[in-house]
Amino acid sequence: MFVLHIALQGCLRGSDVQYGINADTGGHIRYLLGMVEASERIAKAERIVIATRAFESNHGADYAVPRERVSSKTEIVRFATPNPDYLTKEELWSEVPAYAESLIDWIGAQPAPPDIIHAHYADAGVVAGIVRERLGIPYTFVAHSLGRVKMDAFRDNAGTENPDSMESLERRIEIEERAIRDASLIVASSRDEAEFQYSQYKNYDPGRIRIIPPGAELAAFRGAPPRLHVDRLINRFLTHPEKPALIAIARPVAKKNLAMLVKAYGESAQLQEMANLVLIAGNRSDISHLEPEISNSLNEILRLIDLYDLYGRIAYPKVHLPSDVPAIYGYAQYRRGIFINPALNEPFGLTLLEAAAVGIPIIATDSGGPNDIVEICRNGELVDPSSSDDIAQAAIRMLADPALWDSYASAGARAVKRFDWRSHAKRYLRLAEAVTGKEGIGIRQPRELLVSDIDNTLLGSRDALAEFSEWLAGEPEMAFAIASGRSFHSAMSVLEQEESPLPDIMITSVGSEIYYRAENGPEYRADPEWAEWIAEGWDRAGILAALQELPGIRPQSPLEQRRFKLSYLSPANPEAAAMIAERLIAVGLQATVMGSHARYIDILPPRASKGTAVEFVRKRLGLETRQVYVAGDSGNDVEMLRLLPNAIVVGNFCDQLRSRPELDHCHFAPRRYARGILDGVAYFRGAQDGQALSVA
Ligand SMILES: O=c1ccn([C@@H]2O[C@H](COP(=O)(O)OP(=O)(O)O[C@H]3O[C@H](CO)[C@@H](O)[C@H](O)[C@H]3O)[C@@H](O)[C@H]2O)c(=O)[nH]1
Ligand SMILES: O=P(O)(O)OC[C@H]1O[C@](O)(CO)[C@@H](O)[C@@H]1O
Repeated sequence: MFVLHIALQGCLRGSDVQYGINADTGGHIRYLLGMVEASERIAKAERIVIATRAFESNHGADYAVPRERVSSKTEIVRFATPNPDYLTKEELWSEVPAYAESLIDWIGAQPAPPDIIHAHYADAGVVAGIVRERLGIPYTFVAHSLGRVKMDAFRDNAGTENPDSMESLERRIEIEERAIRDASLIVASSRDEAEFQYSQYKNYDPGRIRIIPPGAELAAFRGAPPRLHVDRLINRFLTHPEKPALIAIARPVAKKNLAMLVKAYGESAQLQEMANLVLIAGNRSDISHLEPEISNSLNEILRLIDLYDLYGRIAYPKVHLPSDVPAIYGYAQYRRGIFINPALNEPFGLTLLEAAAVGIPIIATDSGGPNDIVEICRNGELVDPSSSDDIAQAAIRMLADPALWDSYASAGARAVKRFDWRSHAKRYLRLAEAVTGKEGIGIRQPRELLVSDIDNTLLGSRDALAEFSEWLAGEPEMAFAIASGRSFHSAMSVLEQEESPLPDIMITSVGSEIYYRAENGPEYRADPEWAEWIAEGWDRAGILAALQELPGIRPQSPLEQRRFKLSYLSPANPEAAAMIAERLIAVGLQATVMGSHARYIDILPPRASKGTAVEFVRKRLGLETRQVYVAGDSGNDVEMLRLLPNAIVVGNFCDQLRSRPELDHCHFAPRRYARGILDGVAYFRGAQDGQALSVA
């Protein structure tokens, strides 16, 4: 497979990238190079080309070189555009059409065209769109950062001036809409990005978005030791260099909100007593020669240092090499410091993975990707980036509590192994192959349908899943569906992570959403008729209001709240579901209320449940009930187990399913997890054969 990456911005080269040299040389380049390096080691990636823009500047001659060989498989090609100068991403738009023409000419001169284009950021999305229109090459899109989210972050933090003009942001959003609409598949880094950030766009289509988390360069960062020259770089600023260090590593742009961190530190004498502050904010020679956004940010930081008289307590080295970065984190780790990211919004946050890999706790903005990172890694705390006090208090708490520090540091170091470039590249290439039609998939008219819950039914035992997968591969006439309480993206992520066979049908968010896998492609399409049907009688706002004052319950995270699902937690009250149902009846509202695992509560439209969704799908597929098997383990599966005759309860069930009379017809499988599903299918098939025999 020939993969062409397009990334137009910043100072991109094959090695020694100077991150933070300007506003556009940052995470998207780290991401691209990490992904490419891992792809090189995968056989099916036969040729990799990174197409970027050639320019002349005082950043060096490398960026005007038309061809740079990176490895035997990979090269960087640079195309000039009418304006030969370095241009910021906001100035690049006018060069995009000419750039696309050069790229199309170049593709025409290749022995074979690329199989797929992977476009990084909106401007590359436009180029990929033009190429697709002219040459028919499909493209995948990774935004790295979305204009609408950036716009909202500045709107919500009125104190910080947005350096982008409204006009430029609006143009960017329009372009992103097109890139999102025409991409064969969109790659997101987190659930926040897939389910919240993209949902702000008109062309949002969850079935075309896949979460493939980026990697952390574990080998370089894991347990990185301090280095003498890095210690010197930092210590020359400090009166007490032995103190713990609060560190931030970020391009000094307004959105990264570094000034708020200086303010938090400057306002707290206690924090200054406990720790030094170390800011790694790009590289500079003369601040007055930098782009306005960067020089403004740096000047503001210098003003605050002076205002709070932080001399001797804050380090802000002028330059650092890319190879110094692991040891900078190592400096903080050695001193039991903390990594802080106070960005107004962080689309994902590679630095947070780097900090986790080195083994230091993090304090990060509660806006964007850090929500997912902290949930997965349990390596720190989220704060409101507009509150200097919130930031300072979190740091004081962590510094004062060695056990807390240890638990965050070790949890992060353990969990970050899940962020791996090799598995990112493998998953990307698998999807790219499906996009290009090399991996033909899709269901034929099935003769049977198997619907399984995910957690603790299909998943839970790797061995059982492997056995199940092998069995399913030998059942070409069986449509495979999952029915889960998880959202589409959460379900897809865990299935891909566990290497489960991909379902033909996904019934998600406890039956309130249904998706079908497209024939010959990896994307899924939501069922609009199901949405229309369950909308009847659903008063989401009314339910929210009715439950606002109810004691003993609290909402689950914002991502669990969907158009057709409201989810709560009731850790101390197993009767909460019944209490909610009573309250809703009392105020005349209709809903399906479901409790599971003695603490989760889902409230759905009256017509929605896993059971009604399975029935809807069964009828769509033209199957009879005896041709359908359903399998589950807990309270939120009862609706589908109750409604279908071939109902399987796996051996590891909970929520006292055996004592529920409506489940008397179920087969309680002897074996656990996915093996229990196999037991159940065999049982019902045997029973049907027996029946057929006795009729005969
Ligand atoms: O002075 C600096 C500043 C940054 N870095 C490195 O540059 C990268 C920055 O990446 P990230 O923290 O992810 O931020 P952005 O540069 O803003 O990257 C964009 O793209 C990333 C990849 O998609 C996303 O994770 C971000 O949220 C998005 O804003 C990291 O590896 C840093 O270590 C340096 O080496 N020196
Ligand atoms: O803040 P913005 O304008 O959304 O852009 C984020 C920037 O981060 C980057 O990843 C920097 O590398 C680029 O994608 C982009 O220049």
